[in-house]
Amino acid sequence: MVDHYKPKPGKAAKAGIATAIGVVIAAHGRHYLVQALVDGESLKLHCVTRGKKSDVAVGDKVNLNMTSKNQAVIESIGERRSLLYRSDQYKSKLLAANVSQLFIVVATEPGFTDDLISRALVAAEAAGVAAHIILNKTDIAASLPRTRERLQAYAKLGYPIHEVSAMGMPEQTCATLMPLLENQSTILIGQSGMGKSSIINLIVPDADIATREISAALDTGKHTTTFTRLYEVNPGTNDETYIIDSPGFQEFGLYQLSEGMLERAFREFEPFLGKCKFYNCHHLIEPNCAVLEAVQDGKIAPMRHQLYKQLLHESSQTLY
Ligand SMILES: Nc1nc2c(ncn2[C@@H]2O[C@H](COP(=O)(O)OP(=O)(O)OP(=O)(O)O)[C@@H](O)[C@H]2O)c(=O)[nH]1
Ligand SMILES: [Zn+2]
Repeated sequence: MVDHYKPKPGKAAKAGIATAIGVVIAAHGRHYLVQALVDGESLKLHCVTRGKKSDVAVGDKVNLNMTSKNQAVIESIGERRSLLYRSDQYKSKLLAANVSQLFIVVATEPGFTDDLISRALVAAEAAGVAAHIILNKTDIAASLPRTRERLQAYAKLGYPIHEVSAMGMPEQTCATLMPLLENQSTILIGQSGMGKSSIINLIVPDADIATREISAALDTGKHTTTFTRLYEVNPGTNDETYIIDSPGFQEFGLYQLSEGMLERAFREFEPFLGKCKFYNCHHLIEPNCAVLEAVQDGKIAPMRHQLYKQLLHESSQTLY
């Protein structure tokens, strides 16, 4: 586990205080649960940060100073390969660090919204994280053709769609998903009822036990379903396959995105960027706007341009 991440020995180590490295598996307020290797043993440690800092996210690789057998202080955070934000009123807070791919779980039933799918895709693009769509409940044959058709819009943009049936065909579901997950840190998101928990339970058979351990350790009480948590798929091995379960459909925090980042997060805008009459075109109402022309010509889906306008508006409302 996290063996490629070798922290430099700090003052504490020189002073003889035991140090460890680990990965943050859950966060609750300023309390964190960290899976760490201590003298070759994989332990869950209850950790706090120094002072009022709380910029630690699930998935962070951290340097620890041990304060007791199962407690430690987070001294520093390893370099992040990616960072996703969640929205909290008109502010963005940290959702997860070091994610390498995002799986958006949708289903034949109940219905899902395109707005939320596209918001997740924008968050993934902006963070440099790959995005896949998982279509669950393919056993509900009556709604399958219509759902497939709706997802074509995303397939055309180049997002892979994988069909599974967590309850109907659990073995095939594992066989489809496991190779995609291997050595990746995957965050699963989905609207309520899409089958995200069913999928996680297939991949991480003792997910429920792990969740109970986490809520007991962090004393989250009944808030067990409202926090993000990370599972190691093959604990105790060198393999770094992580699944991150994010509660409900956490709306992604997109307020921190600049206009330039937003337009690039819509991958189908790319051929038209830089081709507008005005070099600083916002692609809203400007004359001779290449993006607006592409919408007119059916090269950009109106619902995607609508969301771009909405996100531009939302990011101008930020209350920092
Ligand atoms: N027919 C069918 N039902 C499924 C399948 N997968 C999950 N379900 C059912 O769909 C319902 C929702 O599944 P969950 O796994 O709880 O969904 P979730 O996305 O975690 O939902 P929340 O817990 O509300 O976030 C349950 O009644 C499951 O039994 C499937 O492949 N086929
Ligand atoms: Zn334009």
